[in-house]
Amino acid sequence: MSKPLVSIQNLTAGYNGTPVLKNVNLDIHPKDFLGVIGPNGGGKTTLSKVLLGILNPFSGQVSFPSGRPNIGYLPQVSQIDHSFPVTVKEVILSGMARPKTWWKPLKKEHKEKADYLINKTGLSGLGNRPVGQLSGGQFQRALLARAIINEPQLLVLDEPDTFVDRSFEGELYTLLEELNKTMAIFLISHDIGTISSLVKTIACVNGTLHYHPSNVLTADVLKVYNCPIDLIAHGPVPHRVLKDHE
Ligand SMILES: Nc1ncnc2c1ncn2[C@@H]1O[C@H](COP(=O)(O)OP(=O)(O)OP(=O)(O)O)[C@@H](O)[C@H]1O
Repeated sequence: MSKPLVSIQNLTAGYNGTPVLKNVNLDIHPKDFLGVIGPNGGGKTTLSKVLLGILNPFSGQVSFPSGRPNIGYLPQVSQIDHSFPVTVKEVILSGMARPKTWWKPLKKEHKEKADYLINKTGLSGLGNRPVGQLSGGQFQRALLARAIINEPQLLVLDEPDTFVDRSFEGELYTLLEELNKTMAIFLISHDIGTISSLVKTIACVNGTLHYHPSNVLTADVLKVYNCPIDLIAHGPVPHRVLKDHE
């Protein structure tokens, strides 16, 4: 097996001296597609912050056995004020910025790539619109384009489907499957239907982490993992999407 992109060992992390996550172990390999589920407040976003280096652990280790990877990040859109005066295209192009290269002028190919991603994320015609004038779903798509423009080795997505409507949902999932051919994906989602149809493996996060090496879960396994989530998918017609019992 290839060396992991990220290896987390015996991690304890939290805020103001109070742990949210305890004794977490997780390896993420190239081209993994990990679905991250768990109850509200279980620590999913906290784990993503540790991965991204935004939050320092209290103890334990986060290492990068193949060298520090380029990581693309789509944060939870509901937590971002997007009233700042920049356009969709500028936001997407800001994903090109890296510490050593931010001062270099953008090349034509970068602008072409931004245009390509504007189309790919269903934002055609909105490239020059200030992001303050976008809907939540449109802003989320612009941030997704920003997260992938630099072709990261690991893409971290925090509930990318919160604002996504039915018409873009299928395109989003097709895009993620396409991206997964070249990058690992860490996908936090409450949409259990998304998880079961897209991901390869699952992490249940509820104070600690239980790794599940497939995309099929049962209610009994969730109990063992202490991961109280609803296996019924929400939508126009509620339906059971994961196995009930073997
Ligand atoms: N900046 C912070 N300062 C203090 N406590 C925080 C901070 N951010 C999160 N927390 C707390 O840490 C716990 C875990 O939060 P986190 O956002 O990681 O959960 P989550 O699993 O992503 O939840 P959700 O499904 O609701 O998004 C919660 O109790 C939350 O209130």
